[in-house]
Amino acid sequence: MTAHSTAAAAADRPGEAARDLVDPDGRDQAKAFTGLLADFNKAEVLSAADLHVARQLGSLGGERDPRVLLAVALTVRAVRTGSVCLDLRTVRDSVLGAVSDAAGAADASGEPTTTTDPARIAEDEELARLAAKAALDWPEPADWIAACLASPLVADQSLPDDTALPGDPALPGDPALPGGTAASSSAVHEMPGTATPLRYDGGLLYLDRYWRQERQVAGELDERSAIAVRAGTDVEVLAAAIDRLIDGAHSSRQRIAAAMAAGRRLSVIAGGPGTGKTTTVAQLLAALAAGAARPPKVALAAPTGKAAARLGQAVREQVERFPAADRDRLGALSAATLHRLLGWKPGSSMRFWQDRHHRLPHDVVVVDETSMVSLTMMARLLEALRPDAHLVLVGDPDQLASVEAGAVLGDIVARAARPDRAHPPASPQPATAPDENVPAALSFVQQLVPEDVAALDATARAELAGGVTRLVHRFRFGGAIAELADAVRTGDADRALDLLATPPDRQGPESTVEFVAAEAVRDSPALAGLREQAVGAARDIAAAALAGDAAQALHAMDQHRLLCAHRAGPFGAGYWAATVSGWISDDLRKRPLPGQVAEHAGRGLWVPGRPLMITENDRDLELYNGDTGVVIVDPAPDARPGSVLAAFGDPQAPTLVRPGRLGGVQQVYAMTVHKSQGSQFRAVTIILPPSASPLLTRELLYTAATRASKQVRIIGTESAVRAAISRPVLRASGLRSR
Ligand SMILES: Nc1ncnc2c1ncn2[C@@H]1O[C@H](COP(=O)(O)OP(=O)(O)OP(=O)(O)O)[C@@H](O)[C@H]1O
Repeated sequence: MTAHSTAAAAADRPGEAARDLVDPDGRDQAKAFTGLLADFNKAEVLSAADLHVARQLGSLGGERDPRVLLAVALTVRAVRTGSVCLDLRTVRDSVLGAVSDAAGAADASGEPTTTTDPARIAEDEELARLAAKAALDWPEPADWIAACLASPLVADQSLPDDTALPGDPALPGDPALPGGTAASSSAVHEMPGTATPLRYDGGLLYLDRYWRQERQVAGELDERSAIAVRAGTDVEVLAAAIDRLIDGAHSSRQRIAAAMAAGRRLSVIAGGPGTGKTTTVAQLLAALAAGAARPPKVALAAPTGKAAARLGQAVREQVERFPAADRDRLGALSAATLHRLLGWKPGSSMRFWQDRHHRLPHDVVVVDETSMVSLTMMARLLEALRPDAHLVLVGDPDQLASVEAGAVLGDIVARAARPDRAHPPASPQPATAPDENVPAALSFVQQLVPEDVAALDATARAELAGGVTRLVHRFRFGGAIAELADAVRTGDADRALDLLATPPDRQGPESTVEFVAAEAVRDSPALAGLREQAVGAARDIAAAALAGDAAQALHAMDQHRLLCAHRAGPFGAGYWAATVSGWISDDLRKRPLPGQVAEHAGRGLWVPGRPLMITENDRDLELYNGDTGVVIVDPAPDARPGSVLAAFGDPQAPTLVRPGRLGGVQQVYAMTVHKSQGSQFRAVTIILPPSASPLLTRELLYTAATRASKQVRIIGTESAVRAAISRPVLRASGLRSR
């Protein structure tokens, strides 16, 4: 890859590979730099690619001020690490925040220092890196901002501006970036206000592309917030359908969510695992179908193949429980990935056939696992919806946000509750007397389900006025895991550690949580529990795989998963996958399974029972990066002896693929927490990195713990648990304040 294309790629596709803060491949390229930018590169704040983008833009725009170029490079870095923009006033603190967090957490833990402990050695190395960042010469914010505003590279959006509300320019590349096809010096010089590569807006610095997307998304969210009932809907019939279809105990908020989805073209169903989100989706679709002259044309979608498969399956199971008339009205429902729904254009990662000129035909679009949706994808989805379509976003705003830039679900939820947007009354209104001061959304829902609205507290009413219904009752995944998740979510490290210290046999029958001290990370006696579980699960998978039983092998795959925050290094998924793989090979050598025969030997990846993960999207097969599967013996009666297949997806309807047909695929004895999003396992083991690791955050621990339904085991230090819980992800974005 050339320096030029590296630069463009890093800013344009800030994928997971860029999450590790260091950029070893770019070190040589970065040697060409001197001064402020080079210092930030040496301290591992900026990658070589960040520097190259800054230099390219600087030379296109005639900008030489190192403070401005630093701001440009930090804005590229911000996008690469998940933010939409850069806050020059706080960037120093957010880069350095981990120093004090980590030191504080280490002090609070009172753990003895031992130089032979790999966790502590890695922790010390991480602290040394952070100290180098602290020693950098950060510009003073007021001067820095003034320098940026004086730069030809930056348009000040607080000044009067004749720019029409922009869509993302329909170009295959980014005009703001050197790799974009429209990049040229004239873009900077001749079109001020429309092609300036950076924008300063609301105290935040943006790359033009992300500024446009954020403005577009904010504008479309606002347009969709007015009350709008589908044509042909009889509100009384709809209210009766909600009463009839959603009548169980603890279903009050589900009824509210259904009413909101009917009355607003954008509604959000937010809730943790097992709070009834998918059930609500099925219920609201049935209610909408019953309340309208014509059943709606429905699209179910999710950001990943695995999440789409789970959504489709869960909704179908729920629909099966409805009376025949409701089932018939809904017809066949299946879910697809967002990429497939929008129709991916060949050769382009984020351009789709369905756009503002070719709108989706659906009346109702439901998106599950919305926390994983990036700002760019949300912009594409919103522009492709028909103006009168109803969008229902479903997800858990406390989970890790998308790998790409943006934390859209969290932003939409925070935005909804802003007092200046909704003006909800402070106390509940009488059920039968909708108040003139009650916001329209609330008042519409009140009309349909008055008692349910009357029972809401002030916070829930405020969110509801902004179109968000938060489901709070846990129907599934309760017990110790739910308590741990709550403690993590609310930042209560003491409670989390108390729970983790409670013996599993005193935690109740629903689920258990367990803590293994990190001093023993490589100490086999303390890892005995993990080893036994990993080997046991692998034997079950292999036994089913050898019998050619795809359903059972896929089911066994979901029994246990090892999760890591890092991809590489001593706490990374790579190291742990190799460790677990060694344990399993050792066991199978000593205790071979029936059918485990020589013809499978020497086949590399293609050994029955080998767990697989897709690493490259394959649209034809509908297999997407992060989807997991397993190698099985080909069960066909006429199959050649020793021939195998790869099984993916829903155990009830697996996708079976010949090995040669698969592109990017690897074995998956351990995976990153990011990759595990949208999946659920019976048990998970979480390897925590040292407390100074910038990847260790509250959302990461919450997401990892909530992947399990029955058992969570955390391997790490107490200081790492405290650091994670004390450090919510801070993704810069202007969406919540727009
Ligand atoms: N009102 C209700 N009364 C009783 N059981 C319910 C109710 N709503 C949902 N359930 C049950 O609770 C369980 C969890 O529901 P559901 O799968 O809809 O939750 P979810 O939030 O989508 O979970 P996940 O986090 O797995 O996606 C299911 O078994 C469902 O049948």
